[in-house]
Amino acid sequence: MAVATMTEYGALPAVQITAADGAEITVSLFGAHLLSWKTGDGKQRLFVSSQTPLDGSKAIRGGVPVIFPQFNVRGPGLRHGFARVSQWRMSASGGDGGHAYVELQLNQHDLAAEHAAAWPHAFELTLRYTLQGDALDVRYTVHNSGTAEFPFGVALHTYYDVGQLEATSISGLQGQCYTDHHLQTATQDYPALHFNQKHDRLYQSTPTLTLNTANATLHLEQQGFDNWVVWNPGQADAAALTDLADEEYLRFVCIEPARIDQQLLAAGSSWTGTHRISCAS
Ligand SMILES: O=P(O)(O)OC[C@H]1O[C@H](O)[C@H](O)[C@@H](O)[C@@H]1O
Repeated sequence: MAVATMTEYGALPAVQITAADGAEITVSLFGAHLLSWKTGDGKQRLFVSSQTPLDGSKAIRGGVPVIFPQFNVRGPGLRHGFARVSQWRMSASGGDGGHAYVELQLNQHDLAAEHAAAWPHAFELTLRYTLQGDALDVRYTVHNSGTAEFPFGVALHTYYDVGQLEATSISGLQGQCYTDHHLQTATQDYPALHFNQKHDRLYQSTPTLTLNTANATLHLEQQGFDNWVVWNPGQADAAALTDLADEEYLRFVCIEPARIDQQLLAAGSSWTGTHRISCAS
Protein backbone atom coordinates (compact mmCIF):
# COMPACT_ATOMS: atom_id res chain seq x y z
CA MET A 1 0.00 0.00 0.00
CA ALA A 2 1.39 3.39 -0.97
CA VAL A 3 1.74 5.85 1.86
CA ALA A 4 1.44 9.64 1.66
CA THR A 5 3.05 11.55 4.50
CA MET A 6 3.20 15.25 5.24
CA THR A 7 6.70 16.62 5.47
CA GLU A 8 8.63 19.84 4.93
CA TYR A 9 10.99 20.83 2.17
CA GLY A 10 12.91 23.90 3.28
CA ALA A 11 10.14 25.84 4.99
CA LEU A 12 7.47 24.53 2.63
CA PRO A 13 4.75 22.04 3.65
CA ALA A 14 5.02 19.10 1.28
CA VAL A 15 3.65 15.63 0.72
CA GLN A 16 5.81 12.61 0.13
CA ILE A 17 4.69 9.35 -1.42
CA THR A 18 6.66 6.15 -1.57
CA ALA A 19 5.95 3.22 -3.87
CA ALA A 20 6.50 -0.43 -3.00
CA ASP A 21 9.85 -0.52 -4.85
CA GLY A 22 11.16 2.45 -2.83
CA ALA A 23 10.61 5.10 -5.55
CA GLU A 24 9.64 8.35 -3.88
CA ILE A 25 8.46 11.86 -4.73
CA THR A 26 8.09 15.01 -2.68
CA VAL A 27 5.57 17.63 -3.81
CA SER A 28 5.25 21.06 -2.23
CA LEU A 29 1.75 22.43 -1.69
CA PHE A 30 3.25 25.75 -2.81
CA GLY A 31 2.87 25.48 -6.58
CA ALA A 32 2.00 21.72 -6.58
CA HIS A 33 5.69 21.76 -7.24
CA LEU A 34 7.49 18.42 -7.61
CA LEU A 35 10.77 18.94 -5.75
CA SER A 36 12.28 15.49 -5.60
CA TRP A 37 11.91 12.27 -7.55
CA LYS A 38 14.03 9.31 -6.59
CA THR A 39 13.65 6.08 -8.49
CA GLY A 40 13.77 2.75 -6.65
CA ASP A 41 17.57 2.65 -7.09
CA GLY A 42 17.84 5.82 -4.97
CA LYS A 43 18.89 8.10 -7.87
CA GLN A 44 17.64 11.68 -7.73
CA ARG A 45 16.24 12.65 -11.14
CA LEU A 46 15.44 16.34 -10.59
CA PHE A 47 17.61 19.40 -10.06
CA VAL A 48 16.82 22.06 -7.45
CA SER A 49 18.99 25.17 -7.17
CA SER A 50 20.99 25.60 -3.96
CA GLN A 51 20.04 29.30 -4.03
CA THR A 52 16.29 29.07 -4.48
CA PRO A 53 14.03 30.45 -1.77
CA LEU A 54 12.00 27.60 -0.24
CA ASP A 55 9.63 29.68 1.88
CA GLY A 56 6.84 30.63 -0.52
CA SER A 57 8.19 34.13 -1.11
CA LYS A 58 9.15 33.44 -4.72
CA ALA A 59 8.81 30.78 -7.42
CA ILE A 60 11.11 27.79 -6.90
CA ARG A 61 14.10 27.39 -9.24
CA GLY A 62 14.22 23.68 -10.01
CA GLY A 63 12.00 20.61 -9.78
CA VAL A 64 8.82 20.96 -11.83
CA PRO A 65 7.23 24.42 -11.78
CA VAL A 66 3.60 24.14 -12.88
CA ILE A 67 2.82 26.87 -15.38
CA PHE A 68 -0.69 28.39 -15.74
CA PRO A 69 -2.40 30.46 -17.20
CA GLN A 70 0.43 31.79 -19.35
CA PHE A 71 3.85 30.65 -20.45
CA ASN A 72 6.66 33.15 -19.78
CA VAL A 73 5.45 36.55 -21.03
CA ARG A 74 2.99 35.14 -23.57
CA GLY A 75 -0.02 36.77 -21.95
CA PRO A 76 -0.95 39.89 -19.99
CA GLY A 77 -0.37 38.46 -16.52
CA LEU A 78 2.40 37.32 -14.20
CA ARG A 79 5.43 35.79 -15.93
CA HIS A 80 4.78 32.02 -16.18
CA GLY A 81 1.47 32.55 -14.37
CA PHE A 82 0.27 32.35 -10.78
CA ALA A 83 -0.06 28.56 -10.36
CA ARG A 84 3.60 28.16 -9.39
CA VAL A 85 3.28 30.76 -6.61
CA SER A 86 -0.12 29.69 -5.26
CA GLN A 87 -1.03 27.45 -2.36
CA TRP A 88 -2.58 24.20 -3.64
CA ARG A 89 -4.57 21.56 -1.73
CA MET A 90 -3.91 17.84 -1.62
CA SER A 91 -7.11 16.27 -2.95
CA ALA A 92 -6.27 12.56 -3.11
CA SER A 93 -3.53 9.99 -2.67
CA GLY A 94 -3.31 6.25 -2.82
CA GLY A 95 -2.09 3.31 -4.79
CA ASP A 96 -1.34 -0.36 -4.46
CA GLY A 97 1.66 -2.67 -4.81
CA GLY A 98 2.23 -1.46 -8.36
CA HIS A 99 1.77 2.28 -8.20
CA ALA A 100 1.42 5.27 -5.88
CA TYR A 101 -0.14 8.62 -6.59
CA VAL A 102 -0.86 12.00 -5.12
CA GLU A 103 -3.22 14.60 -6.52
CA LEU A 104 -3.36 18.34 -5.86
CA GLN A 105 -5.89 20.97 -6.83
CA LEU A 106 -6.15 24.72 -7.18
CA ASN A 107 -9.21 26.84 -7.91
CA GLN A 108 -10.11 30.53 -7.84
CA HIS A 109 -10.96 30.43 -4.11
CA ASP A 110 -7.39 29.38 -3.29
CA LEU A 111 -5.78 32.38 -4.97
CA ALA A 112 -4.20 35.35 -3.26
CA ALA A 113 -6.40 38.42 -3.73
CA GLU A 114 -4.03 40.06 -6.21
CA HIS A 115 -4.07 36.99 -8.50
CA ALA A 116 -7.83 36.51 -8.23
CA ALA A 117 -8.34 40.17 -9.14
CA ALA A 118 -5.95 39.98 -12.10
CA TRP A 119 -7.48 36.74 -13.42
CA PRO A 120 -11.21 36.78 -12.57
CA HIS A 121 -12.26 33.33 -13.83
CA ALA A 122 -13.71 30.22 -12.20
CA PHE A 123 -11.41 27.25 -12.79
CA GLU A 124 -9.99 24.08 -11.28
CA LEU A 125 -6.48 22.77 -11.91
CA THR A 126 -5.72 19.16 -11.03
CA LEU A 127 -2.22 17.71 -10.98
CA ARG A 128 -1.80 13.99 -10.43
CA TYR A 129 1.68 12.52 -9.99
CA THR A 130 1.85 8.72 -10.27
CA LEU A 131 4.88 6.56 -9.58
CA GLN A 132 4.95 3.25 -11.38
CA GLY A 133 8.21 1.33 -11.42
CA ASP A 134 10.89 3.55 -12.94
CA ALA A 135 8.34 5.87 -14.53
CA LEU A 136 6.63 9.01 -13.35
CA ASP A 137 3.30 9.97 -14.91
CA VAL A 138 1.99 13.49 -14.60
CA ARG A 139 -1.59 14.23 -15.51
CA TYR A 140 -2.52 17.89 -15.71
CA THR A 141 -6.16 18.98 -16.09
CA VAL A 142 -7.56 22.47 -16.52
CA HIS A 143 -11.30 22.80 -16.02
CA ASN A 144 -13.36 25.88 -16.75
CA SER A 145 -16.02 25.91 -14.03
CA GLY A 146 -17.30 29.34 -14.96
CA THR A 147 -19.87 30.61 -17.43
CA ALA A 148 -17.52 32.24 -19.96
CA GLU A 149 -14.53 31.02 -21.93
CA PHE A 150 -11.00 31.92 -20.84
CA PRO A 151 -7.59 31.78 -22.52
CA PHE A 152 -4.82 29.69 -21.02
CA GLY A 153 -1.33 28.37 -21.65
CA VAL A 154 0.35 25.62 -19.62
CA ALA A 155 3.68 23.88 -19.11
CA LEU A 156 5.47 21.44 -16.83
CA HIS A 157 8.79 23.26 -16.57
CA THR A 158 10.86 20.21 -15.61
CA TYR A 159 14.47 20.67 -14.43
CA TYR A 160 16.43 17.41 -14.86
CA ASP A 161 19.52 16.73 -12.82
CA VAL A 162 22.02 15.85 -15.58
CA GLY A 163 25.18 15.77 -13.45
CA GLN A 164 27.46 17.06 -16.20
CA LEU A 165 26.00 19.27 -18.91
CA GLU A 166 28.88 18.52 -21.29
CA ALA A 167 27.96 14.82 -21.28
CA THR A 168 24.26 15.53 -21.91
CA SER A 169 22.24 15.39 -25.10
CA ILE A 170 18.65 15.07 -26.24
CA SER A 171 17.70 12.87 -29.16
CA GLY A 172 14.39 12.69 -31.02
CA LEU A 173 14.35 16.26 -32.32
CA GLN A 174 15.90 15.75 -35.74
CA GLY A 175 13.68 17.16 -38.48
CA GLN A 176 11.65 19.20 -35.97
CA CYS A 177 10.96 22.89 -36.43
CA TYR A 178 11.92 25.26 -33.61
CA THR A 179 12.18 28.95 -32.75
CA ASP A 180 15.18 30.05 -30.68
CA HIS A 181 15.74 33.00 -28.33
CA HIS A 182 16.76 35.21 -31.26
CA LEU A 183 13.28 34.46 -32.66
CA GLN A 184 14.91 32.61 -35.55
CA THR A 185 12.97 29.63 -36.85
CA ALA A 186 14.83 26.62 -38.23
CA THR A 187 14.61 22.87 -38.66
CA GLN A 188 17.00 20.83 -36.58
CA ASP A 189 19.02 18.82 -39.09
CA TYR A 190 21.17 16.84 -36.67
CA PRO A 191 20.13 13.97 -34.41
CA ALA A 192 21.42 15.01 -30.98
CA LEU A 193 21.08 18.39 -29.27
CA HIS A 194 24.14 19.13 -27.12
CA PHE A 195 24.59 21.93 -24.60
CA ASN A 196 27.76 23.83 -25.44
CA GLN A 197 25.92 27.17 -25.36
CA LYS A 198 22.68 28.73 -24.15
CA HIS A 199 19.57 27.06 -25.55
CA ASP A 200 16.05 28.42 -25.28
CA ARG A 201 14.11 26.62 -27.97
CA LEU A 202 10.44 26.26 -28.65
CA TYR A 203 9.68 23.20 -30.78
CA GLN A 204 6.40 23.10 -32.69
CA SER A 205 5.90 19.38 -32.20
CA THR A 206 5.87 16.74 -29.48
CA PRO A 207 7.91 13.68 -30.52
CA THR A 208 9.09 11.21 -27.90
CA LEU A 209 12.53 12.29 -26.68
CA THR A 210 15.47 10.60 -25.04
CA LEU A 211 17.58 12.49 -22.53
CA ASN A 212 21.08 11.01 -22.37
CA THR A 213 23.32 11.98 -19.47
CA ALA A 214 26.55 10.54 -18.09
CA ASN A 215 24.56 8.50 -15.56
CA ALA A 216 21.07 8.08 -16.94
CA THR A 217 18.83 7.55 -19.95
CA LEU A 218 15.30 8.92 -19.73
CA HIS A 219 12.46 8.64 -22.23
CA LEU A 220 10.03 11.55 -22.30
CA GLU A 221 6.54 11.31 -23.76
CA GLN A 222 3.70 13.79 -23.78
CA GLN A 223 0.11 13.97 -25.00
CA GLY A 224 -2.35 16.84 -25.13
CA PHE A 225 0.29 19.59 -25.13
CA ASP A 226 1.57 21.26 -28.33
CA ASN A 227 5.26 21.95 -27.76
CA TRP A 228 8.54 20.95 -26.25
CA VAL A 229 10.53 23.79 -24.72
CA VAL A 230 14.24 23.12 -24.16
CA TRP A 231 16.14 25.53 -21.94
CA ASN A 232 19.55 25.89 -20.40
CA PRO A 233 20.60 29.47 -19.64
CA GLY A 234 24.30 29.12 -20.43
CA GLN A 235 26.98 30.87 -18.40
CA ALA A 236 26.07 34.54 -18.87
CA ASP A 237 22.31 34.24 -18.27
CA ALA A 238 22.92 31.90 -15.33
CA ALA A 239 25.18 34.50 -13.71
CA ALA A 240 22.31 37.00 -13.87
CA LEU A 241 19.91 34.67 -12.02
CA THR A 242 20.09 35.45 -8.31
CA ASP A 243 18.36 32.19 -7.39
CA LEU A 244 20.96 30.00 -9.15
CA ALA A 245 24.62 29.55 -8.19
CA ASP A 246 26.92 30.60 -11.03
CA GLU A 247 28.10 27.09 -11.93
CA GLU A 248 24.77 25.32 -11.44
CA TYR A 249 23.72 25.78 -15.05
CA LEU A 250 26.21 22.96 -15.71
CA ARG A 251 23.96 20.56 -13.77
CA PHE A 252 20.52 20.83 -15.36
CA VAL A 253 18.47 21.08 -18.49
CA CYS A 254 14.79 21.96 -18.68
CA ILE A 255 12.67 19.92 -21.08
CA GLU A 256 9.08 21.07 -20.87
CA PRO A 257 5.84 19.77 -22.32
CA ALA A 258 3.96 22.98 -22.99
CA ARG A 259 1.08 24.70 -24.68
CA ILE A 260 2.76 28.00 -25.33
CA ASP A 261 0.07 29.89 -27.20
CA GLN A 262 -2.87 30.79 -25.04
CA GLN A 263 -5.96 28.95 -26.27
CA LEU A 264 -9.58 29.36 -25.33
CA LEU A 265 -11.30 26.92 -23.01
CA ALA A 266 -15.10 27.01 -23.24
CA ALA A 267 -17.28 27.24 -20.13
CA GLY A 268 -17.75 23.79 -18.63
CA SER A 269 -14.91 22.26 -20.67
CA SER A 270 -11.66 20.62 -19.62
CA TRP A 271 -8.24 20.18 -21.14
CA THR A 272 -5.90 17.38 -20.09
CA GLY A 273 -2.21 16.90 -20.84
CA THR A 274 -0.15 13.89 -19.82
CA HIS A 275 3.60 13.48 -19.45
CA ARG A 276 5.47 10.22 -18.83
CA ILE A 277 9.13 10.14 -17.86
CA SER A 278 10.61 6.64 -17.89
CA CYS A 279 14.11 5.90 -16.66
CA ALA A 280 15.94 3.28 -18.71
CA SER A 281 18.99 3.65 -16.45
O1 LIG B 1 13.14 32.46 -14.66
P1 LIG B 1 11.83 31.80 -15.01
O2 LIG B 1 10.67 32.75 -14.96
O3 LIG B 1 11.57 30.60 -14.16
O4 LIG B 1 11.96 31.30 -16.51
C1 LIG B 1 12.96 30.41 -16.88
C2 LIG B 1 12.90 30.07 -18.38
O5 LIG B 1 11.67 29.45 -18.64
C3 LIG B 1 11.48 28.95 -19.98
O6 LIG B 1 12.21 27.80 -20.21
C4 LIG B 1 11.73 30.00 -21.01
O7 LIG B 1 11.78 29.44 -22.32
C5 LIG B 1 12.99 30.77 -20.73
O8 LIG B 1 13.06 31.88 -21.61
C6 LIG B 1 13.02 31.25 -19.30
O9 LIG B 1 14.20 31.98 -19.05
